[in-house]
Amino acid sequence: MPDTIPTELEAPPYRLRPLCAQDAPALHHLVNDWEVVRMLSRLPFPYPRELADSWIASTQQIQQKGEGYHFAILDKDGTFMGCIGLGLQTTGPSARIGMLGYWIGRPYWGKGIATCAAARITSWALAHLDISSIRANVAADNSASARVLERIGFQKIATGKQVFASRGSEQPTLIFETTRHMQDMRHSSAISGTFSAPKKLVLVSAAALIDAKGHILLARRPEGKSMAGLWEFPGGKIEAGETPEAALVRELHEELGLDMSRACLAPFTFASHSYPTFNLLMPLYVCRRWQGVPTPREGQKLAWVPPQDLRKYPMPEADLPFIPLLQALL
Ligand SMILES: Nc1nc2c([nH]c(=O)n2[C@@H]2O[C@H](COP(=O)(O)OP(=O)(O)OP(=O)(O)O)[C@@H](O)[C@H]2O)c(=O)[nH]1
Ligand SMILES: [Mg+2]
Repeated sequence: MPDTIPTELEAPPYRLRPLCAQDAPALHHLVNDWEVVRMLSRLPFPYPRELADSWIASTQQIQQKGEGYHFAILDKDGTFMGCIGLGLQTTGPSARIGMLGYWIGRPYWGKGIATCAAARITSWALAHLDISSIRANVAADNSASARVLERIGFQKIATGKQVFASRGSEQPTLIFETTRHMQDMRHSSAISGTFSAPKKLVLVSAAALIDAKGHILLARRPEGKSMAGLWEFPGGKIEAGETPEAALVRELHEELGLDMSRACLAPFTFASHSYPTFNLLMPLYVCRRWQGVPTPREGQKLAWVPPQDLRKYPMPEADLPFIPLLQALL
């Protein structure tokens, strides 16, 4: 399940909101168009009016079960322009990916609406769902859709074949994928314009807060930060002139509202990891005593996790060696 079910996602100047029964007439009017349906593998042509009702009802059930999220794409006046959705697919014992799909009604083509909506869903899904990547299948002759995906940081990873109901035949497809890393690279290259500068060493102090039951506090990086959606140990960057301990006392106050003294922080281990855009050096402290109740002050989700469950929470790569060490400690 996601950590929050969206009632609405802003995608300025558009809005995305879960589909509702009242959308059926507009949805049917726009989707019952050969030029739209021929690009969507599972939809028949002509598209029966009742199918709009049953499809919308099924998306509501899918969302309740936490198996997918389907939205109407609306303009600022609430006009229905198309649909976008993300279905969850299990690819391994605890591995899941999101499958992205969308269509825009023909009167609204060529305005960048799909790009805007798909970028918004991608950012939301990677930040809130336990998925490792998002994929999209497009018909090989759907170059407009392929361009949308490339523009928002997807890369072609394979080709395939799929039966397209409307065309009554198997068609070649292109399979696109994006990951948190790819999205972070896209955003950092948009800022710096180049990766050729030497990688910076980033110093970060982090803490494993351990409660009386031996559970460890993890925080989920919020949407908008790099590696959004991954679970981490609270903490943050060490500022100029700060000791790692002082930085951690400050960060735990800023992020969680906790008061603690440096004396409560026991050095445990450290991570040294090379990310694509920076090198990370991160001491990890263990802490069992603090004042206050950890409260998310930066929109992050918190979880107290038994050591044996740590692997169920997707974490930044640098943190992976911490898991067996903490399990052995506890
Ligand atoms: N706090 C924290 N950061 C981690 C962990 N693992 C890991 O790779 N990092 C990376 O260390 C970097 C610094 O973390 P941060 O974003 O918390 O820094 P900060 O609190 O000062 O936030 P800000 O720079 O947005 O103000 C990020 O790139 C983050 O992804 C971890 O377990 N805890
Ligand atoms: Mg932080």
